[in-house]
Amino acid sequence: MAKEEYHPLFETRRGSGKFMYITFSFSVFVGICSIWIYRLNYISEEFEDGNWIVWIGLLFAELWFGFYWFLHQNLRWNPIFRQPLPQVLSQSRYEHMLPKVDIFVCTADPEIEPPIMVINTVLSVIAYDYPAEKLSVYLSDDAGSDVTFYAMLEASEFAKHWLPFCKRFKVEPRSPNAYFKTVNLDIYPNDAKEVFAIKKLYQEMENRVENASKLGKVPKEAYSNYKEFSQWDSYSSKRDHDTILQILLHRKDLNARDEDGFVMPTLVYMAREKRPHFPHNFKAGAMNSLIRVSSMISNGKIILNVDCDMYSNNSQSLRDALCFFMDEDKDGFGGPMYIGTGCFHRRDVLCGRKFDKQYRNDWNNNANEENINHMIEASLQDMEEKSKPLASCTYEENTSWGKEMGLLYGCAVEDIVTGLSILCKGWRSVYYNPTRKAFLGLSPTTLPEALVQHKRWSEGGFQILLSKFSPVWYAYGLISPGLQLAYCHYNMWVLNSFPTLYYCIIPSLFLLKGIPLFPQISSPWFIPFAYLIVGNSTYSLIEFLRVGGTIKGWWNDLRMWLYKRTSSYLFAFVDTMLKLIGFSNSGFIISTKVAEENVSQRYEKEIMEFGNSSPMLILLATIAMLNLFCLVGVLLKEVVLSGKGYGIFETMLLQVLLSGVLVVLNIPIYQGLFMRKDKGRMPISVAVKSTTLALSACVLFSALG
Ligand SMILES: O=c1ccn([C@@H]2O[C@H](COP(=O)(O)OP(=O)(O)O[C@H]3O[C@H](CO)[C@@H](O)[C@H](O)[C@H]3O)[C@@H](O)[C@H]2O)c(=O)[nH]1
Ligand SMILES: [Mn+2]
Repeated sequence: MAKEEYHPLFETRRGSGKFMYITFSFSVFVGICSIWIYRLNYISEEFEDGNWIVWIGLLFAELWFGFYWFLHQNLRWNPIFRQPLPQVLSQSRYEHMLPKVDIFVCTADPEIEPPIMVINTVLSVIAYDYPAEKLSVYLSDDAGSDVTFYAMLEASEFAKHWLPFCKRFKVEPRSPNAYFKTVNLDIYPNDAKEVFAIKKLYQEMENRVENASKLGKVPKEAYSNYKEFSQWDSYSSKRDHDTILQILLHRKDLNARDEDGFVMPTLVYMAREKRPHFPHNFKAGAMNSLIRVSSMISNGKIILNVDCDMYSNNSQSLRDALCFFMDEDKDGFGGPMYIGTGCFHRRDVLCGRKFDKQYRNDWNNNANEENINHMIEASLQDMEEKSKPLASCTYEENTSWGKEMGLLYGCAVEDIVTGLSILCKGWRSVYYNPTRKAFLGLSPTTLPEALVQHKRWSEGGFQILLSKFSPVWYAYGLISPGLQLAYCHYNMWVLNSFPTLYYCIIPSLFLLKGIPLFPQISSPWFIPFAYLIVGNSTYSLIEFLRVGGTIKGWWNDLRMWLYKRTSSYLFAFVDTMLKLIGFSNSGFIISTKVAEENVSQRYEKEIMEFGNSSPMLILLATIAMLNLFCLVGVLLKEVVLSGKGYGIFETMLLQVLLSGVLVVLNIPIYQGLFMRKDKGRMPISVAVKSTTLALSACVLFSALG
């Protein structure tokens, strides 16, 4: 008998332009080396002037920038593009082999993460184009909020209409909120009635949920209608309650059918047990409880994790992802990091399994279903009762959960460290960036929130560098050197803060004083500096435009790059050190997902939002003011007052340029400090503090010998 023909489920294409990039990167390397030589060469001369300490500082900064540049070179040397072939997967011979998929959504605070947003995410993933009996959606609610639970009850009812509607009209995206915002009724001239009807249903539900959110409690009639709320009887606070577990939809429940009478995916609400004296390990703890609880209820072989602030934008992406899992033909030499949301895993892998050559995608084999086999007879209530202990505070005591199994604990970026450990166990990951985005979500809309989020990320990365799982030593020999470098690049974000701060402050102060720290235009050493500035900015701009960005976007990105490096990363470094010596504890500051009306309006208009005073803002404003003073000071002194003309551009062009670029990048800060009247401006106190600090620095520095 002929062997069944092999049809690949995805294609891999190597990117072009590799040779050009390598040539360019070699020329940059030569430029970097020239700068190092220049610095070393002139340090000895500076010994006499007494400025050598400053030059050594510059040398270190330039050594660091060069080294850091090297870390990410290989990332661009071997770009790979993937294309799943879901049409092959949907052939009937695959259809019966499709594995069960469990989707985990996490939420942690009904005020920061509004229940209506959470259920929109839930509805978007429960509506994936996938066999209902193979799909299960779990919500972990780390706040144990009865309002979120109420919203889930409402969502499970609404889903009975939403799922058939999505199927009938091939709706995209399947988050009702996102869909109704964009739906064009002209496409459905004959069915407008149906669209209106479902929209009305949604809006009614939205009203009920939002009212409950506003009041902060569930309406009385709902409490009496649903006996499930009795689980909150023993609830005392977000940090102190029993496990609350509710199977909201399940094929065993005959009421859990959609309006056309079809079985629906499984839907479960879980708030794991919380006690004040037990560390709960934030999202990693929530995920691990979900892994265990789901193993009793559905035990899907594939797990998808999405944050509550990210909805599925494409009902087909589950099938796309499966193409990568179900094809035996593995290739690639590393793969991207696991970044918290929108990532598919094998359950086995999340549970700590190592890769071995014998491992086969045995999608039909139900042998390891023992977890749920004994549940076949069980009632839903039994199932819930049997699963609850798996979400208790004490369950993980003396186990390897959080250490070798599940998501790892103790790191501010549980996803990245877990992903690294998975790759070290021999697994490969695949990055797929489809034309129609698979997930869309929210990111902070104000500068302080963005900075806090980046502080958490960079701090987490740095923790990994210093941890047992460091990409430098732990990963050595376990993952490819290229991947190791890539992880180092990410894990060393915070170290950029010092050289960047140095470059943002020292050359400007010396400019004010009229002391050159860089070669003058006529010197041959000017060339490598000019080449690197022009070459690198052009390259980064082209890269940005090629992935669909705009020039303005690129410029804003550069600005954020500066702000992150000079504030978030510095504070992350300090905090990591304090934690190391035991002065502070880990936390997880959840990023805000709701913005006030006027904040959103400014965001739409692309006006930067500052808000309350914070040490990070003061630091940014001080650097901005300092550069403004230095630049204006030197121009006044040299060009206007002393009438020396433009000689300064000849001798100190690079310093003028550096200060100048910093001033232009900081324009939104000056506006926020002095020109704006709206609520999003910089607080007066920040203006006073930063101006005083910057002015004193300039005056003191000029006065010093
Ligand atoms: O104690 C907690 C704290 C947070 N979360 C959830 O974690 C998710 C991410 O939190 P968010 O405040 O949105 O942080 P982000 O910085 O946007 O998250 C990014 O960075 C995190 C840390 O690396 C990853 O976990 C996320 O998946 C990734 O999207 C949200 O769904 C939260 O509800 C919990 O479940 N329990
Ligand atoms: Mn988020």
